[in-house]
Amino acid sequence: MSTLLEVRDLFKTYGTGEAETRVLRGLSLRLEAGEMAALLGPSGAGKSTLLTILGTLMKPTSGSYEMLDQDMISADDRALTDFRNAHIGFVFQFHNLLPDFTALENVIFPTAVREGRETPTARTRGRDLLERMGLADRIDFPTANLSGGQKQRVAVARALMNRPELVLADEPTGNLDRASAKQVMDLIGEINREEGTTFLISTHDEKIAASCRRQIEVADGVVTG
Ligand SMILES: Nc1ncnc2c1ncn2[C@@H]1O[C@H](COP(=O)(O)OP(=O)(O)OP(=O)(O)O)[C@@H](O)[C@H]1O
Repeated sequence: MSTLLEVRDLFKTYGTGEAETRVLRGLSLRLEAGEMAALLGPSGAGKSTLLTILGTLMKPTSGSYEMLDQDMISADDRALTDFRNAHIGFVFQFHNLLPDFTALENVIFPTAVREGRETPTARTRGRDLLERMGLADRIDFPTANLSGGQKQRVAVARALMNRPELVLADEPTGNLDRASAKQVMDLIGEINREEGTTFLISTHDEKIAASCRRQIEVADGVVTG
């Protein structure tokens, strides 16, 4: 196995003075390529903070972060945006789909906007992903008309569109019923096995955590297990 990313001795403090909150306090973590890991810990433990840092959307107060052998701390915003677009996919609980656009448009738009055009290859990849998400008959539906579980599966397809090495998911099944949550997790597992995509999934749900091969516990700002 090869190392996909490694953070060492991460600190993250929000605010100053009275409002200071020290969230990460020397957290270290390594993810190997192809892992499927659950991120666990009590509310406020810093799971979302860690995902935001790993997603290069925010820098830590101090500490090191390397992904694919590149230094994410010294990289400037422009380089990080390019890196993120090429290598990282995001699935959040509130998926930010464009309600008036179809499922397929939502999946291929980010790529099309970045590349300045919509290619037939992108359409094929988008359709294929939506079919694999069990949404073959919803491809051309505006997402406003889809159920919560269906929307979440569109968001998973969108995150996978560019074949990212890493997908960061923040409570991706938090608003779903048991059957929809299982469906989303089954599909994530399938993509992990077939495409070798690494997943890090924050969750409070023990069943979801148990369906991942590795469980990473965060408490008091460090990894405890
Ligand atoms: N932008 C911010 N400014 C100030 N404090 C923040 C900010 N973001 C998060 N925090 C605080 O940092 C702590 C960790 O928050 P975080 O969202 O990372 O936890 P979490 O483990 O994801 O929690 P949950 O399981 O409830 O989603 C919390 O105490 C939170 O209030």
